[in-house]
Amino acid sequence: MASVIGFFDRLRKAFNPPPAEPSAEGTRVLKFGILGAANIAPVALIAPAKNHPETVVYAVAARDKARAEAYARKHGIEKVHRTYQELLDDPNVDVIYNPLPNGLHYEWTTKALAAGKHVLLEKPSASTAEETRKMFDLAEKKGLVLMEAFHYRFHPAIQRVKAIIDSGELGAIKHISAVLALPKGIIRSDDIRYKYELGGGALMDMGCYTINFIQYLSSSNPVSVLSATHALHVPPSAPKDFKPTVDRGTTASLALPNNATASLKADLSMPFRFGLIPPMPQVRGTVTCEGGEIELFNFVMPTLYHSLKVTPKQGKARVEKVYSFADAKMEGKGEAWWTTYRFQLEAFVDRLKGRTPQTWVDKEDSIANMECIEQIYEKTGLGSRPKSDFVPPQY
Ligand SMILES: NC(=O)C1=CN([C@@H]2O[C@H](COP(=O)(O)OP(=O)(O)OC[C@H]3O[C@@H](n4cnc5c(N)ncnc54)[C@H](OP(=O)(O)O)[C@@H]3O)[C@@H](O)[C@H]2O)C=CC1
Ligand SMILES: O=C1OC[C@@H](O)[C@H](O)[C@H]1O
Repeated sequence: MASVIGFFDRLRKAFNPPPAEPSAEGTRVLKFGILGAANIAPVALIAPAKNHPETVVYAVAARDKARAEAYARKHGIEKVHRTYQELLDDPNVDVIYNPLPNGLHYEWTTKALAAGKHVLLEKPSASTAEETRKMFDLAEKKGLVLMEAFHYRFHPAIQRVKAIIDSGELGAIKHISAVLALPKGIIRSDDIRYKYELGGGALMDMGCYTINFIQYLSSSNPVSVLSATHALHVPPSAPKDFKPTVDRGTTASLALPNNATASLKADLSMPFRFGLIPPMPQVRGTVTCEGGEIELFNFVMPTLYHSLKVTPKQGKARVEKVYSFADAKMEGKGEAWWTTYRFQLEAFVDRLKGRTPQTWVDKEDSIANMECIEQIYEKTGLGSRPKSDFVPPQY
C-alpha cells in the first residue's frame, strides 16, 4: 500500500512540482531561453526550473509567432522571440536549452555558443561525431558550459548501480545489455524521429541512451561493433519505389575493453504480436559481472517506478529502490519525486555556479556516443545521418 501511495505522490509532484522557495537575497537567477516550442521542454526543463530557486525559463522562440505566444502563455514564459537568432541575441538570456530536431543541434548550439550562451543540449548531441567535437571545442574556447542532456544519469538509481559496480562487489564486468523499445502507435509516422534529413532513426533517438548506459557503467567506450541489424521505417503512404533511410529499430553487439561485450536494442515501433497484441515497452539495463548480475528496470524514467535487482552468485538476491540519494545512503541532493530532469538541472546549475555537480556528461562521452552511433550505422549499411550544411564562420 505504501508503495502505491508513494507512486502517486511522486507522480503528482514530478509533473507539478512545488514552486521553489524564494532564493536568498543577492542570488543571481539564471535565465533560460528555449529554441522552439518543443514537446519535451515542459517536462525536461520548464517544470524542473519552477522548482529550482536559481533558474527561470525566461524566453522562448518559435518559427511561428502565434505558436510561440501560445506556448509562452501556457507555461508562464515572460518573453517571446520571433526567431531563434533573436533569442540568442537577447542579452538577458544566460543559458540556451536546445531541444530542436537532432539535425539542427549542431547549427543552433554553435550559434548559441557564438552568442556567448551556455547550452543544455538535447540528445543525441548532433548528427556526426565531428559536429559534436566542434561544438565542444567551441564551448571550451569560449569558456562556456555545454552538456548533452542524458538526464537518466543524474538519478540516484543509476548512481547506485554505478556505485555497486565500482565497489567491486560483483567483480569485473562481462556483459552489459541495454534495451529501449516502444510498441507501435506511440510515435507517429510523421514524427521528427523518422525524418532522415533531421537526424532521425531509432539508433539516434533511443540507441544513444543505450550506448550512454553501456559507456557509463563500464567506464569505457566500445572498441568495435561486432554485429548489427535493423528494421527500416516505411511510412504507410510510401510509394512503391520508396527507398528507406531511417531505422525503425536497431540492434547491435559491441566489444568492450578487457574482453567484455555489450548488446543494445532500440526500437521506436515494435510490431504487435500476431498483428494484434501490443508488446510492453522495454526499458531495462542488465550488467553481468564475474560475481553476479544487476538489473535495472526502467532506467529512463526511474522516478515513476524502478526495480534494481542485485543477484550475487554467492549469497541472496536483493531488490533495492533508490528514489533519493538518502535511500542509497549516498551523498547528494534531491527528493524522491525529483525527476531525472530535475536532478539534471541541479547538476547543470551547480556547474554554472562553480559548485561541484553530483555527476556529469562530459565532452568525451558525447563524442564517443556519436562515434559509436556512426559505427553501428556503418555496420548496418544505413550510413551516418546527413551532416549539417551549416558552415560556421571563424568564431
Ligand atoms: N531528454 C528527453 O527525455 C527527450 C529528448 N528529446 C530530444 O529533444 C529533441 C526534440 O524532441 P521533441 O520535443 O519530441 O520534438 P518536437 O517534435 O517537439 O520538435 C522540437 C521543435 O523543433 C522545431 N523545429 C525546427 N525545425 C523543425 C523542422 N524542420 N521540423 C520539425 N520541427 C522543427 C519546432 O520548433 P518551432 O516551435 O520553432 O516550430 C519544434 O517545436 C530531440 O533531439 C529529441 O531527441 C525528445 C524527447 C525526450
Ligand atoms: O526519453 C525518451 O523516450 C522517448 C523517445 O522517443 C525520446 O526521444 C527519448 O528521449
